[in-house]
Amino acid sequence: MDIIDTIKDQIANNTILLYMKGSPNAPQCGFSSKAAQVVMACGEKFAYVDILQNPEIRANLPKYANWPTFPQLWVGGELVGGSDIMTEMFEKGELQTLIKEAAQKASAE
Ligand SMILES: N[C@@H](CCC(=O)N[C@@H](CS)C(=O)NCC(=O)O)C(=O)O
Repeated sequence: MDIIDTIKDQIANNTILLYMKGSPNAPQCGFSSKAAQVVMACGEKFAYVDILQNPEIRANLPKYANWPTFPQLWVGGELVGGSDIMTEMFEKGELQTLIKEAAQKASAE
């Protein structure tokens, strides 16, 4: 499968998806660590892709997403943003709402 199709599949098949360096329990970058903490604090199950284990995704996702860096949070097929945006939204309570609503919608489907 083409790498862009793989990325599209991952985004379509995982309602809450974090592209990050390392894993939520063993993040390999401060930005990814913060992002994983914030998503975990929202209390819903989420998927992640370790881009350090997937160099092709690391190379191609920024172009596809039009977002240059990692982490990247995707919810309901849409890019939310990186660590700064996620943290800002979390502090306002917006990320919790977005994630909870997306999880509810997915479980009703
Ligand atoms: N301000 C960004 C910081 C993220 C960032 O600068 N990430 C860098 C270092 S981890 C990155 O992804 N560089 C490209 C790469 O390593 O492929 C955010 O809010 O997420």
